Amino acid sequence: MNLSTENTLAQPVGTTLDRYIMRKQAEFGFATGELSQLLRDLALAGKIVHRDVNRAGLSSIIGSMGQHNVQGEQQQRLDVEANIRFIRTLTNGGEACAILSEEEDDLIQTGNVQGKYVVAMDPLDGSSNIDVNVSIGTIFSIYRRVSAVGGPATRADFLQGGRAQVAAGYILYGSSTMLVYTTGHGVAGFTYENSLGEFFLSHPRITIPATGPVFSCNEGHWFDYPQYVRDFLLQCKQQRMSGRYVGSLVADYHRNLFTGGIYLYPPTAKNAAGKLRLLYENFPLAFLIEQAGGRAETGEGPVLDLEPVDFHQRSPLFIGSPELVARLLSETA
Ligand SMILES: O=P(O)(O)OC[C@H]1O[C@](O)(COP(=O)(O)O)[C@@H](O)[C@@H]1O
Ligand SMILES: [Mg+2]
Ligand SMILES: [Mg+2]
Repeated sequence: MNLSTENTLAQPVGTTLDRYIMRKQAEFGFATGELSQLLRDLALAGKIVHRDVNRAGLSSIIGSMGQHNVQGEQQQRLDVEANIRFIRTLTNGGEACAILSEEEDDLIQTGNVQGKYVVAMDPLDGSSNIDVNVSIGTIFSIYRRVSAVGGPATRADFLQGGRAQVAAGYILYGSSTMLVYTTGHGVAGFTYENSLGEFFLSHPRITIPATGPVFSCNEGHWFDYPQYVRDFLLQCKQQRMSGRYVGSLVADYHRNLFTGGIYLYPPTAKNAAGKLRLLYENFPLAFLIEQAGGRAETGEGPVLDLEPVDFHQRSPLFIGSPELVARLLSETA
């Protein structure tokens, strides 16, 4: 029987994430498989959270926990549940020696002292959308530790700077669940196939269009925005661009990655440094966007050049199509 008949009869299911990671690992002669295993562990935790997100309305994991995290934000049950799932999976996986999470004040030493990597994560992004069935996500950033293997991780392992990330990505729990990541060699996207319980390669080389029709920001903060941001947004409207804002960073970012566009979270009266967190929101998304041909800026320079000093520090974020970010920055001049 010839191949095309075979393929018609039994349509190939595609490349699984596992197989893709193995293939990529083989490309890097020095790779030892630990980073590959860590990526697989993140995908496994993502599958579990995908399951829980999908049936959230039927279970007890909706609603608030009635407590606040280190940023003073009300924690949702699913924030805490996702946090536990990722910490447990990464601890059992053995490759991450420590974790920094949005939902925890300080580092979590996993006990995997032989582990060579540390993970900074936003276990559940878009918390305000959890109970209303709007797309939410998980964001992660991976560094090779600088502290001695065999001992506990240190602050320095997490404060190496955005350009020291060895991998970064996100999982989007939307109409379909997708995992998108980079190890510094381009950006690839995988779609989750429920019935087979596998992520399959669906977007081998993601690049962002140079410009696009969309601007995304919370205009409810209009009166708090710096003048240059207001001027830029007025221009977008005069050009009849479309305003799109889901209110989940991962979802807004993911849309703009494919359509072209710009996401803005400027400094506001409430948060002079913006709302979004540098280590587990802005750094990983900036690494991805630069790998996809886009730009990520703070208004005072590239996000990836910012010196991190604190685990939960915030920074402004202007991210997306390079021509739109350049136009925004031209307003600051
Ligand atoms: O309600 P605002 O001010 O528009 O903020 C929305 C932004 O805050 C976030 O929810 C912050 O992330 P968390 O949900 O992980 O805390 C982003 O996902 C989103 O883009
Ligand atoms: Mg977030
Ligand atoms: Mg979060």
